[in-house]
Amino acid sequence: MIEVLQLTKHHRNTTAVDDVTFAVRPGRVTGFLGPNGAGKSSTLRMILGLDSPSSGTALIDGMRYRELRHPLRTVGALLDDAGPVPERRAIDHLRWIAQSNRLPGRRVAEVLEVVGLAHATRRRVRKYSLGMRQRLGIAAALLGDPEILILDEPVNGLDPEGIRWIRTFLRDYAAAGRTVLLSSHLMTETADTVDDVVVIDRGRIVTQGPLVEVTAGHRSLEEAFFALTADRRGSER
Ligand SMILES: Nc1ncnc2c1ncn2[C@@H]1O[C@H](COP(=O)(O)OP(=O)(O)OP(=O)(O)O)[C@@H](O)[C@H]1O
Repeated sequence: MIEVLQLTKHHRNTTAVDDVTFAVRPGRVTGFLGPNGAGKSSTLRMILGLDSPSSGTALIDGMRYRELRHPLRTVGALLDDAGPVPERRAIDHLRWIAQSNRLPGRRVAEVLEVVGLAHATRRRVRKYSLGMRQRLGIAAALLGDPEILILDEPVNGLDPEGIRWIRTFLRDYAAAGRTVLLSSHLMTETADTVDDVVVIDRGRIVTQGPLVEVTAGHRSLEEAFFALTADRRGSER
């Protein structure tokens, strides 16, 4: 369970995240959705202890990330900007993470199998396609066999096959009773993957709840988003 409570983040003159509160429940895939610059990455970085909030808290199983006794066994993360060294072989990248976090070495082969990269473990990461890199990032997130997965824009730049693979993978992960939070600015591509949505725009939560409830009365999630933000956009013209 992830709980975000009145989280706010100021960067100099910008308020990236403004009094954001939501919960992410186990057994469901939750989409954290909003346009570019809405505040998604800033929120995820605070949940993962990479940035400090200006105010408010983010809790994972009731604790701040930095208080977790076994962080990688509790929560696995794929962030937009954290990539492996391109010259490194995929298997060495994962071995290094496993060793430095005292995770069993056998997990490396296991996660490479799970993400469908068992055939390319000795290839250098620079020779990987974007889809393969995303899979490798997910493999790294899975090393600690965590109950919670947090993925920042996992379908960005993927082809339909890659999007389909991630969709199936995340749905199965949640179906096993685990917690999945993924961010995306692609509402249409993400709508088929998620059970719950938290929609953010310019730092503030616009709506949240089960997808079926949020989209009720609208033709799509995207339409619901534009209808819900029309007032704010209109008042700024
Ligand atoms: N370190 C920083 N310093 C200054 N401003 C920042 C910083 N990080 C984020 N911002 C600003 O905060 C706002 C929210 O950015 P954030 O990256 O969280 O949005 P996002 O929803 O993840 O968007 P994207 O999908 O484009 O990454 C933006 O206006 C961004 O320019």
